[in-house]
Amino acid sequence: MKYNKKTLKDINVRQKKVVLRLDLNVPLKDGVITDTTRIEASLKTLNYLIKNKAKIIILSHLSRIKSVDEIQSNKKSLKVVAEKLQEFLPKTKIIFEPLNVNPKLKKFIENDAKFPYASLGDIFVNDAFGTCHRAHASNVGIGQNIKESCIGFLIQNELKYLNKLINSSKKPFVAVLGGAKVEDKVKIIEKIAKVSDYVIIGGAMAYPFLEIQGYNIGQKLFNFDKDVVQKLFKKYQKKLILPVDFIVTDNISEPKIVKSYNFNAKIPENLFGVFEIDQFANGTKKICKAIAKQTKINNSFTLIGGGDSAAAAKKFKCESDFSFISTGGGASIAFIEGSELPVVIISNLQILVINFQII
Ligand SMILES: Nc1ncnc2c1ncn2[C@@H]1O[C@H](COP(=O)(O)OP(=O)(O)O)[C@@H](O)[C@H]1O
Ligand SMILES: O=C(OP(=O)(O)O)[C@H](O)COP(=O)(O)O
Repeated sequence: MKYNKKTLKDINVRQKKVVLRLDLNVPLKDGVITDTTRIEASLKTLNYLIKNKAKIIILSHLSRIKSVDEIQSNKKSLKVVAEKLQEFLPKTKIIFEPLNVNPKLKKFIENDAKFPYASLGDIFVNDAFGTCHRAHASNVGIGQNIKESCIGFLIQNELKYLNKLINSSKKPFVAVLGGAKVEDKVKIIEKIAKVSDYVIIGGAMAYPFLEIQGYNIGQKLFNFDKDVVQKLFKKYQKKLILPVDFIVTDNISEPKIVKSYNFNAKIPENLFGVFEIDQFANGTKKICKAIAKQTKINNSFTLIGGGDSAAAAKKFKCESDFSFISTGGGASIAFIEGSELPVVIISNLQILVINFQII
């Protein structure tokens, strides 16, 4: 990928006001953080800025917010992330500023693309790899409206490993696609299929392919174009590996089978998908372990990416067995299929500000 951005070391950040875009969109369960990979991966840049006595204003999104109330009621507020960050950086004072206290920022949540954040600092550092496939105000617009901008150490590291992956000549190249963000991924599946020898598809990602084969998949997470999926299925039938056993359940947290496709009344043992719930975790665990094992036995380059996928690798205690854990799911897929990441364009997401000062 062409990437001509300056990096952190090309810029003098000493005692400057730095606006730092991070992806602190961590997995949450009942308002509690279940995995800190994205926070920890951001520490290198933060520590460098702190060492250089920069005043840092961190911008991030958290989850997909439907109303400001979700932030104000702390259900999906970065307050919890600020508290966790404070534990990692005990000597630094972290102030959390919710959006509603700053009228300029509140306006932005209502989707004002004019973008006030650039005025918050002298320098913009983008280190939110997980959002690099999005063209948002907070990762792109800001860079166009501020004196100087660069990428941080996290993105630099991601690009290093992803380049290593796509430049590897080792075969077969196997992609495993899962997760819930079907809309994003279905669009690029063809490109992934072109560059891969096999594409294993599970989780909600498999639904479109199961439905076109006549299975009842229950409630859909995303309305897809059946013709497009049908064409993909036909064209890449030899490369696509789809689930043979799956169930439709009425309640995901207390699953009871409504329909089972393995012709058995029990919940199949190796379902691949909602790994956070024990009854569904085994398939994801086995796939995770099988890939990680390839790093050692075949000297394969193995990469797992995404906020939730990284959490799965940690949950199954195989994170250190992968060659690299990427903080971006959609972003790493976009990179692998050859998209130029739009780290230079504008947004509509909610932004919270963590005002971060040196004492
Ligand atoms: N069949 C399914 N139905 C509903 N949710 C699913 C299913 N399969 C996986 N998921 C959920 O998808 C989430 C991960 O999706 P996604 O955000 O696309 O991945 P990542 O964060 O790793 O990029 C997990 O929390 C998982 O529980
Ligand atoms: O979690 C993220 O992406 P991922 O699930 O593809 O890894 C990023 O924070 C982007 O979030 P978004 O997909 O809600 O824009």
